[in-house]
Amino acid sequence: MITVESVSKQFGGVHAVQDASLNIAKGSITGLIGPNGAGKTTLFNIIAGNIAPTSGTIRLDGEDVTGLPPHELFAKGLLRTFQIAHEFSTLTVLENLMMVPGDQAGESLLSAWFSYGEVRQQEKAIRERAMEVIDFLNLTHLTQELAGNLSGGQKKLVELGRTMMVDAKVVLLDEVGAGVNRTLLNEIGDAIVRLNRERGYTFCMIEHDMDFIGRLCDPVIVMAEGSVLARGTADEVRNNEQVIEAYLGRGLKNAPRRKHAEQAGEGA
Ligand SMILES: Nc1ncnc2c1ncn2[C@@H]1O[C@H](COP(=O)(O)OP(=O)(O)OP(=O)(O)O)[C@@H](O)[C@H]1O
Repeated sequence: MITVESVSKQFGGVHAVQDASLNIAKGSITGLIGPNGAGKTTLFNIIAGNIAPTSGTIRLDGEDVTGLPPHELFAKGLLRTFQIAHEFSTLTVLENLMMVPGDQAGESLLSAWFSYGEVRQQEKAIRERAMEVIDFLNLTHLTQELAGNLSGGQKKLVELGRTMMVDAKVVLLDEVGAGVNRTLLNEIGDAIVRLNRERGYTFCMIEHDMDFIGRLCDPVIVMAEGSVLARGTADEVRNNEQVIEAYLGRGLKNAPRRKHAEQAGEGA
């Protein structure tokens, strides 16, 4: 589905990504892990069209999409969840979802003038879709809540919901586990698995929480120092000597960021 071929990215003298090649298979929930500074975010930014690689190619279903801007990738069904923008925090959950589709007839003054009925019809369809998404994510009780009042984990669910407002094929998830308590993290995990199984979504997620990774992801790809170090099941990479070494000999179990996520979860 997504193929990363020999991608490199340099920032001045820093080789953030070095000759990385990997494959995100259709229908998979692929985990991307690695120690801090391994190049995961940079690679995500390249795949999502936020930055261009210094060299290498990104393919989506065989098509070369290297350097395409995010909105063009969005139109092709490749989405990345981002934190809800500040200005959206004063909108309700329902409104946040309804804002997503970009081709609403109501956006064009002319079409609004000439086909009021069509606009009404389209808004009704979008509202129904948003309500269906809210129901899918078990957020019905928060439909009219302002996004700014949601907890971190609830916001992540709404972000996931926003990808469901368009026909996403592949969704890149950036540390959904960070700062989210266990209960909500399980709910987010359930939603991801259901989207994968029931709606055919492919996911690629950067994550530091190994329990979350172990529960959801197969395969898991490990990056270190800008390159792909290993690929396998969560158990395989957890027991891979090179991977353990890359985490400074402390092993994945004790990877520093996982500890932070757990502490944040316990405190929430
Ligand atoms: N815009 C930038 N300018 C200069 N150096 C950068 C830039 N972005 C990233 N880097 C460097 O590239 C390397 C890889 O960073 P990146 O954020 O991709 O790693 P990461 O695996 O996502 O780390 P983390 O898990 O800590 O988020 C780091 O050494 C980082 O300092």
